[in-house]
Amino acid sequence: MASAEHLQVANYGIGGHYEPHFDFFTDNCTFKASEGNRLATGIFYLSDVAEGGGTAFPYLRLLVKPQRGSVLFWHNLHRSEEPDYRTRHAACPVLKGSKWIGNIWVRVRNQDRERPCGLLPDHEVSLEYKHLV
Ligand SMILES: O=C(O)CCC(=O)C(=O)O
Ligand SMILES: [Fe+2]
Repeated sequence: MASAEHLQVANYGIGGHYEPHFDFFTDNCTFKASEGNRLATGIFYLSDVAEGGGTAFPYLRLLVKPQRGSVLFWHNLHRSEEPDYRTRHAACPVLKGSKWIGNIWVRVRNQDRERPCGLLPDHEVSLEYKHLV
């Protein structure tokens, strides 16, 4: 895929977790203009997890349980390329077993045909979540 970061494989043992965060960069200096910000995230669940280890989206009240062979995909940015603050997420602690994932982050550049930019501002809908952190 043009303009995606390399697949990153991660393993969480018992208690392994990832604190709530956004995948997009909030400072323009942390990414190259030629690549753009992190448009989308794909998490490939490479294992089942006996207990715990879900991916939680607190603002969306959503908990996705790892299921081997499934992929979770979402857009981190609005069509205007403004951050979508509703995408804050975390990896819940693994309580039993082990969790394997593969992550890809798709960058904005070269995705124009997959997800055309918007002509109008569309980010107001997520602004109320920006200051909740
Ligand atoms: O392990 C998960 O469920 C989430 C991982 C994650 O959010 C990340 O690597 O950015
Ligand atoms: Fe993340």
